[in-house]
Amino acid sequence: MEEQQRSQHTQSVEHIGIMGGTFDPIHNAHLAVAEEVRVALNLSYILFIPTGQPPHKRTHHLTPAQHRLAMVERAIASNPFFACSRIEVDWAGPSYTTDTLKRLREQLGSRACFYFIIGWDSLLDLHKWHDPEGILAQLTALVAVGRPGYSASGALGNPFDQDNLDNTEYNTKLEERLPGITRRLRLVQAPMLEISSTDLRQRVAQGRPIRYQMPDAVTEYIREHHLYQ
Ligand SMILES: Nc1ncnc2c1ncn2[C@@H]1O[C@H](COP(=O)(O)OP(=O)(O)OP(=O)(O)O)[C@@H](O)[C@H]1O
Ligand SMILES: O=C(O)c1ccc[n+]([C@@H]2O[C@H](COP(=O)([O-])O)[C@@H](O)[C@H]2O)c1
Repeated sequence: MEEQQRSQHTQSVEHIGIMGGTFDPIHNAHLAVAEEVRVALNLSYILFIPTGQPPHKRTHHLTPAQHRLAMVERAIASNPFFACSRIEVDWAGPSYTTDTLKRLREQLGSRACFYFIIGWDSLLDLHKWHDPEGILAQLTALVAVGRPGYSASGALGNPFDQDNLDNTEYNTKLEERLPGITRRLRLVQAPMLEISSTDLRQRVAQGRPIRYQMPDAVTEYIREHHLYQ
């Protein structure tokens, strides 16, 4: 009986990949990275969390949250291992990741393990985020993926460029910025797709194609709602 209970307990642990982003708009690199991480780490599912008020993009013009959320919902609809959360969109204040993780824990309970997925570009700024130590403490892993264009020009370089994810030189430099980070960090080699939301917004404004860089349902949504014109 005890064994059975233990096995039920083990089975109910959920390993949840968290893909936070402004998603203005969501694109195929977000989706490909999320799927790669899900399979590589054998996660239960990926939770996409569009930001409400991104704390670091206050001066940017931002598409209203309901549109960014709707585009995420359309983009992930065909993948049963992808879900979307309104947790940040429904929150009145700035979307601090440390607070989002606390609220997610209240919603999902103690058996949820969180794996926060982050592009190498964002990882390099993590030490400047609100309460970065608190973020690390709430995660089972911080999962970094490479992003084309963020390489030797940056202060740290980019381990994904060299296909050598075990290079300890990066660990030392990352630890100097944020002590304790390497204990939580997992690097996953995901497809390197040179797609960015900034470029896609500019493409729409200039009448250039965006098809094949995002799911058709998102392209159609952008057209129907006259976004980014
Ligand atoms: N092409 C990409 N490859 C790997 N990771 C990416 C890529 N694009 C975005 N990400 C990661 O996805 C997360 C959410 O990104 P975000 O929604 O800001 O998209 P973006 O393309 O960077 O947008 P913008 O150009 O508006 O800054 C971040 O962790 C970011 O590093
Ligand atoms: O909590 C913070 O201080 C913080 C600062 C910058 C970014 N973030 C989160 O990082 C994720 C990716 O952000 P972005 O700008 O690449 O869309 C998204 O979930 C943001 O809410 C969080």
